[in-house]
Amino acid sequence: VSLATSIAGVSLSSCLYNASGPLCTTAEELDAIGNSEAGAILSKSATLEKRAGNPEPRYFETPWGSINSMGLPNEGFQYYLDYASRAEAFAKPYIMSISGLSHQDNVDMIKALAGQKHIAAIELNLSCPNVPGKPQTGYDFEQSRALLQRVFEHVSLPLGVKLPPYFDLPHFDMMAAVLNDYPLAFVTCVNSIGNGLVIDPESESVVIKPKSGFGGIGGDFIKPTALANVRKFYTLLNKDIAIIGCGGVKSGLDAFEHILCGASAVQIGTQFMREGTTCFSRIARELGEIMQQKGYADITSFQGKLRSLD
Ligand SMILES: CC(C)(C)CCc1c(C(=O)O)[nH]c(=O)[nH]c1=O
Repeated sequence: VSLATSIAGVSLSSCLYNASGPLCTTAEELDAIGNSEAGAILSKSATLEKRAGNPEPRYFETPWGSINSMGLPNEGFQYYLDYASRAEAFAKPYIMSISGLSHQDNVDMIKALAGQKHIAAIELNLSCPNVPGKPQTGYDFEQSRALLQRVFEHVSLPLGVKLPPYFDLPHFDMMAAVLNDYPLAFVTCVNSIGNGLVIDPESESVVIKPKSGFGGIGGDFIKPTALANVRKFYTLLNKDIAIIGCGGVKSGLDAFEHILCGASAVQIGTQFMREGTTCFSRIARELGEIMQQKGYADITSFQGKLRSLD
């Protein structure tokens, strides 16, 4: 069986790779992904300048998932651009995630990426902050349109967006109406579920320091939301916009479910943070076994073929 797939002409040896965020901030971490069975290398969302991020503890794991309020710690845009030539050593695509602190920063970074031949694609993080006090860009449909309008005036590389999870069905329609107006290579569904709260009843305290303990939720807990977002956008978006699944993937079966909902590739975040790079070879093996048992030769044999009960 083959796990190979291609997104906007970018060919991935495996449809499994890392989610932006965990263990992809330094060159050493990115090299470890390059040396693993991950089908691509995706960097931590970059801002123009290097950032220390929020005070620790800013990440915490529970049996059902993770909570984080990292605050965009990263080495800065130029570092991840410079890494691109180093990524050439690995026979897999290098994808840069960007999350500017303003729309202008996003445009400036995208202009600087023009013609960069060692970068396979850009993942624009729409959970990027916008005007303080206003919703994040991904939850402000006019701001999303305004940003994509400016981005597509300057972008030359394949570009996709990382979407926050949506919950109210009209929101899917409203966001799909924006996304379908632009030649996106992909959308990645989903980012963490925002502003959850995990507490320790023994110490009667929150578990992370920033934002009074509020943080993005990842892991097992968010899989139903992630699958719903993958499925909904798969049915609503132009067929030339690939869906990348992200959220609650810790086994081959979880990856199989995302692909059944319509994902062309699957990202692994919380489980990668827990297990390290062995998760890519383990989940790929498990997915291959499931496909073998079911008689599927490749991803497209079952991609998007989720059955309804009517
Ligand atoms: C939440 C933001 C800091 C605005 C963006 C970066 C980010 C972070 C982070 O760096 O805190 N964590 C997530 O789970 N998703 C994200 O997109």
